[in-house]
Amino acid sequence: MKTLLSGRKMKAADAYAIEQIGIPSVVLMERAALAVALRAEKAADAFGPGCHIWALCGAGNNGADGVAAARMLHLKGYRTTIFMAGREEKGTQELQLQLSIARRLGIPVKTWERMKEEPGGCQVLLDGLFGVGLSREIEGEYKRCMELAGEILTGKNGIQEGPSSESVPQGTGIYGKYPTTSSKPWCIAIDIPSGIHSGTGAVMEIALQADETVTFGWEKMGTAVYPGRSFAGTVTVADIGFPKEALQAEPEEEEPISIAYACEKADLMRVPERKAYSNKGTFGRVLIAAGSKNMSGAAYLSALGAYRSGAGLVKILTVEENRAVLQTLLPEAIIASYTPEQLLGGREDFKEMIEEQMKWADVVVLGPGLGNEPYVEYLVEDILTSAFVPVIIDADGLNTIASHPYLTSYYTENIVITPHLGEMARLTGQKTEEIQADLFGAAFSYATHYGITCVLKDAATVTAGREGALYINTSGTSAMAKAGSGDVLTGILAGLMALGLEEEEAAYLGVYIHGLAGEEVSKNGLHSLLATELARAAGTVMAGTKGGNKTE
Ligand SMILES: NC(=O)C1=CN([C@@H]2O[C@H](COP(=O)(O)OP(=O)(O)OC[C@H]3O[C@@H](n4cnc5c(N)ncnc54)[C@H](O)[C@@H]3O)[C@@H](O)[C@H]2O)[C@@H](O)CC1
Ligand SMILES: [K+]
Repeated sequence: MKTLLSGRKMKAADAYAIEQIGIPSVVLMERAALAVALRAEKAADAFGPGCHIWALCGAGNNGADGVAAARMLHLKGYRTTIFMAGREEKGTQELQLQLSIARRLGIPVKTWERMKEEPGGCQVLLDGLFGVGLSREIEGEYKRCMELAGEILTGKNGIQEGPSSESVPQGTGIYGKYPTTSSKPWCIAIDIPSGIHSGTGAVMEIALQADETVTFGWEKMGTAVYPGRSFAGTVTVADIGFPKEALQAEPEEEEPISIAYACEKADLMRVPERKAYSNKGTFGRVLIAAGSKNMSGAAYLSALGAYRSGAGLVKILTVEENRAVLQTLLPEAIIASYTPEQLLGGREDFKEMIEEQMKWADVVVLGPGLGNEPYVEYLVEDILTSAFVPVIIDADGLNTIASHPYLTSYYTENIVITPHLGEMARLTGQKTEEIQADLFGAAFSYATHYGITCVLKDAATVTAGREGALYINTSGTSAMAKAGSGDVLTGILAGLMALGLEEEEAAYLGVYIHGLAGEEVSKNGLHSLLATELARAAGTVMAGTKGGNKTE
């Protein structure tokens, strides 16, 4: 698992390394600057001769990193200019030290306004305005500086006259990644794109779009969630010598959200093995309470997801009308059915039937395609009150809870909810934009308030465990923004729980597997993904797990 930190936690780790362990601040900075300079060199070499590198620096240590990197590049023979924003005399000690070294070496140091006049513009821009020290919205002079930098980066101010595309050696970009024409400068963000909040990923009024980010020690939470993630480009984590012990350091102000984790391929090993001496009961029984009249697809996709990710036996509990079609679509599933009249007519009998089903199940999915008829409230209530196994609630299950908030009183630690932003907004009464502005905060608050697991779905899904552990998903593609994708996810989570994983682990790992399955299908293009293919591909991803291909 990868560890990601909030900016405040990073500052605490920084201070711990310097003050408690005794690693001098400038030593860390030298390594940080070197990591940036190495990337800048590659970008500059891709542009070829005549490349002009600018370091745009603020008055803090992020700026000091920029100045130090500019010095290293200058010493290697690259044409380099430093542009300063903010008041140098009020800058950090490190900044003043770095600037005095740069000046003694004859590197031009100018104020940011002079960027407008610089002939030929730049081909590589190091963004060292703000790092993890950014703590409020950007305004005034800094904002004007960033507006100008933004224009330069998008080629709008017309000063880029770098080498023509003919004079740039073709194919010299690393893996062909750098632009081979000079119309726009290549922007390398130092630590984090300036203007992005390092904890939430929010844009603090304005932010600079980077092509790549070189970050130090640990990745920042703000570049793992949107919109920060889309400003960061490719993120490289440079080891600059922080000891692991530095993670013990707590931010000065108490901060509940300071660390998050992200799955990597090695985490697929967490999926339990499939034992040779087994039968369909060994791998858990999944009950899927889903579907409504003329709505059978969601139930089918969830059931398919569950089977493809390891469940031994899947039963779909749905309205009578869906029986024939589901039996045809997925003969492997058991179908149990009810009629809304039966539910409304004899509440006690219906409740007994649900209790029986809950006794049968090892894990329950509640919600896909249930619709919003009045009877759905009773179905949700009966399931929540009689299930003593994990229940994954999605879609109409969540909408029903949102319109009947008393249902939250039946939440237990076995509950996993999988809302998208709209469903989360309905559940919490917040606006979607408020949730979008801080996904970590939204998932954390809901999960810890109710003591449940919350999978908050977005392009970068955040999972919060019932005690507040946070996981950010890094797999997946835009191809997955399709109908049915969420239904498959519920099935995958259920399948993993049926294999024996606990709710929290199944949740973050399932989200990761779902994303990898999306990547697998996207190999055929981003537009054409079907949810059924996603479920199938989940099976392929599962085959790569510890037990997925074992035969003994
Ligand atoms: N030895 C160290 O301390 C190291 C620091 N490093 C760098 O230092 C950075 C952090 O440096 P700093 O803590 O000095 O902070 P920054 O350089 O990120 O920000 C500068 C200062 O701007 C001020 N500020 C915050 N929001 C503002 C706003 N909206 N408008 C105007 N001013 C604002 C704050 O007072 C802040 O200290 C890291 O991101 C990293 O790049 C790295 O060199 C690693 C080692
Ligand atoms: K920066």
